[in-house]
Amino acid sequence: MIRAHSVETVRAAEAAAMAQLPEGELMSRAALGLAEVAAARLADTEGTTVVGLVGAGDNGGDTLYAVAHLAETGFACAVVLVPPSGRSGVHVGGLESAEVAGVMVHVAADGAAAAADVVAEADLVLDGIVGIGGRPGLRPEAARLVDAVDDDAWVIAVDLASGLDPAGEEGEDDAVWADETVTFGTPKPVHLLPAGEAATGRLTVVDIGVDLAEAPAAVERLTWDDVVDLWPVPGSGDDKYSRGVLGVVAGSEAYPGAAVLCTTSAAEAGVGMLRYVGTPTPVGLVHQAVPEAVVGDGRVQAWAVGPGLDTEADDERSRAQLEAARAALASDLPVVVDAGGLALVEGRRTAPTVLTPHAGELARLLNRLETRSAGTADGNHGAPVTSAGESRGRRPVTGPADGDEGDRHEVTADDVKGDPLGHARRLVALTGATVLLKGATTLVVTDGEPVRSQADAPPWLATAGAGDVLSGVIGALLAAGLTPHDAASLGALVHGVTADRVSGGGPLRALAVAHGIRPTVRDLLARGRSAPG
Ligand SMILES: NC(=O)C1=CN([C@@H]2O[C@H](COP(=O)(O)OP(=O)(O)OC[C@H]3O[C@@H](n4cnc5c(N)ncnc54)[C@H](O)[C@@H]3O)[C@@H](O)[C@H]2O)[C@@H](O)CC1
Ligand SMILES: Nc1ncnc2c1ncn2[C@@H]1O[C@H](COP(=O)(O)OP(=O)(O)O)[C@@H](O)[C@H]1O
Ligand SMILES: [K+]
Repeated sequence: MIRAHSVETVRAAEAAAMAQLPEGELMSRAALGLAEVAAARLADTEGTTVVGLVGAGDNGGDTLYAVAHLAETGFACAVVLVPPSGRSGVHVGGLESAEVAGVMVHVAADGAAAAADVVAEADLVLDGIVGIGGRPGLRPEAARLVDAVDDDAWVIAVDLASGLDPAGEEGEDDAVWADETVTFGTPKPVHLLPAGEAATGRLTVVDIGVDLAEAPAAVERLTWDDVVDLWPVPGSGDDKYSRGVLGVVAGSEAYPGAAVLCTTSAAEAGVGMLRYVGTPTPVGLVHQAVPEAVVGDGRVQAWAVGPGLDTEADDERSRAQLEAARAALASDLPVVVDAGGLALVEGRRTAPTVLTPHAGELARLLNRLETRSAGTADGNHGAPVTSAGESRGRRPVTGPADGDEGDRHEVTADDVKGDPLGHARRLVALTGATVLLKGATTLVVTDGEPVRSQADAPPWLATAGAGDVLSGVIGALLAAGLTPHDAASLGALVHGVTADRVSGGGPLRALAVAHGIRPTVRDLLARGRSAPG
């Protein structure tokens, strides 16, 4: 598991470590680790010239000492001091060290064009403008220097790409776009969250001797090694019922294929038994594709509700299927709810629940539930309203009939994409459920747990039916007794890794992903069993 810690946790741990160490020791370790990574990248790319962009804080200090090391190693090195006050604004010891090592020192404020020319020459750029003390965005003088970086240069962000929000909550377009980030001690939330992940590039963690093993993580990411610990492996005493029965209410006359995708992936994930509830066309398809599935309602340990469900259909068989979906939601069993099933969610369930919307579905769900919650005077739906207007860029909509809700805003899919974590948290607050928000980086948010963030899939997975496959895997894991948080994040990991294998760099089909689940789980389990320790 990769664990990222908040800025406050990092500062507390660093302060504790510094109290035991000579002054400057942590920065010295950080700078040495950074210089080693930079030297390795220069060797890989046959680069010879280095420029450090140096801001006013300790991030600039790390950069100055690292550039000094690189100059001593024989690289042609320069730094550009970004603070408006020039030399007087930067880390004194670091600047002295760089000058002693023969590093050329330029002050951005003295000659913007000259400084930009120096930057444009560099094979490797160290971005030391700001680190964990930075506010989102770049000042114009810093932005001009960043713009001057050659497209072929290797850009290493020191600790984090300057301009990003270290907490990863606020998105920011005006930031350094790094090929690699060298961070110290532990990843920070921004490295793993959608707001910062793309600008972070490759993430390299340098050990500076700060102990965060016991510190609470703000964001976690499951890795391949976690599969062997979390995946439900049957024992000799198990039978199909003890392993977990999953009920699937999915597919419809309009979208029959979703039933096949969802049941296939649940079967591939190794569920003990499958029950399927649907209308005649998907029932026929499921019979053929997943002969082990039992058609009809019955006792189950968990439900997967919603893929391909047609909530508008009004014939007798469809009404019966929708009734089964509502009964599953009203039950005290774990449920994963996707696609059409999300339209049936009315607020809080007391049993374990995973909601798996994409951005558009999350926006619709928030609008519906927040309107309902705000319009319910006695709060019967049990869903607290999160503070209206807390998210950026929300458009006002007309309030309910009594007209006292004029400050509520309609959430759009773009709003959700602009602040995925904030909107996922809003749905968690409204429903108490685990919310899995799909995307290139999939977020799993549960009240009281560190956010899980999985980015295992190639963009080829953005294809119709891929979400139906994910529901089947998560359903199988819920039926086996995993918590919603583990089932959702482990499901996302295995789904993404499978997509990557199946794609092999080319197009993939959702059904191929479903059929890839079984060999992927087998290989991940075998890998975990053979790993040392
Ligand atoms: N705390 C520690 O023990 C260690 C810290 N280290 C380094 O220290 C960094 C944190 O240092 P600081 O707390 O000094 O903070 P930063 O170096 O991140 O920057 C703070 C300074 O930048 C200015 N600033 C903030 N946002 C800005 C923006 N958007 N544009 C321009 N200027 C901006 C602030 O006014 C302040 O002067 C870490 O990221 C890491 O690189 C490492 O040396 C390892 C040890
Ligand atoms: N750019 C991307 N890179 C990687 N995975 C993606 C990307 N965009 C979407 N995905 C993944 O593809 C799947 C799409 O699911 P969904 O939108 O529900 O499709 P459908 O409803 O057609 O089944 C999700 O697992 C999502 O996380
Ligand atoms: K930086």
